Amino acid sequence: MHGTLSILPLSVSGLGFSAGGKRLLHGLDFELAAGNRTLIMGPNGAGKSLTLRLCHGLLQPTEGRIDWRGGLPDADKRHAMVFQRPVLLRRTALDNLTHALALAGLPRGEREGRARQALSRFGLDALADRPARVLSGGEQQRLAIARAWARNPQVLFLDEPTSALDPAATKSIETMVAACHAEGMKIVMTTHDLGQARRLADEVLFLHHGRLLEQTPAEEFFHKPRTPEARAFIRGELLW
Ligand SMILES: Nc1ncnc2c1ncn2[C@@H]1O[C@H](COP(=O)(O)OP(=O)(O)OP(=O)(O)O)[C@@H](O)[C@H]1O
Repeated sequence: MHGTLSILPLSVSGLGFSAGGKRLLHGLDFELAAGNRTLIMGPNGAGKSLTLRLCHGLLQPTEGRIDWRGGLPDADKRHAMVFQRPVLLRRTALDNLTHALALAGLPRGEREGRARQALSRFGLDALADRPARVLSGGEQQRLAIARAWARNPQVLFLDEPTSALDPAATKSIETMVAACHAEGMKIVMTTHDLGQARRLADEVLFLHHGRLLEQTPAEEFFHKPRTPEARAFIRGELLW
């Protein structure tokens, strides 16, 4: 659970990833600070999801380094990730949360209370006893964010969390992300929805063909992108 020491900044240097004989990410260098919302943008196949998965520790880099501040030993327990399609157990919504809290090492006696607090925090109390797998896509994603929140992470990674959702469900997810940010969580999120990035981003990491072309404050990225590729992306032109 939340400690007093911040695991940020996250320093990424020379990050590369190869698979199947192909280099998919090339020498990424960036630092992620506490507090702001970082949106990772770029066309399909740019390497956004890979970058997020590497930072969260789901994949190991084939080159370079990913260092949480000062190499804090239990930093891995302090970041959580939400996927495009939530992975939920064939159990009730409440059980999905208590199970995640068990894995996170919360003492048994505290799990149900914390799980109910998370559901309540996001207005999801009514879902508690429903089987998670039969919830709507929007409800499942809201549950996945509540589950991540319950662990009180310092950093919340979100990989295209709304790309399978309609506008109303998208809005509720964006509201939840805003709430997490307002509580002090660092948000790192991928999207290729420009409207969403304009609504949420404080800074943008722009990837293209596995390379980091920009790390730019959002205001500047949308009004004065530094690279021709980012200019074309913002104009909605096709990039390949
Ligand atoms: N484990 C893997 N093995 C081989 N290739 C992979 C692997 N994971 C990703 N790729 C390839 O790496 C490239 C980048 O993938 P990634 O999912 O990071 O892109 P993305 O920017 O998130 O794209 P999208 O917007 O389509 O989700 C793609 O060409 C993808 O097919």
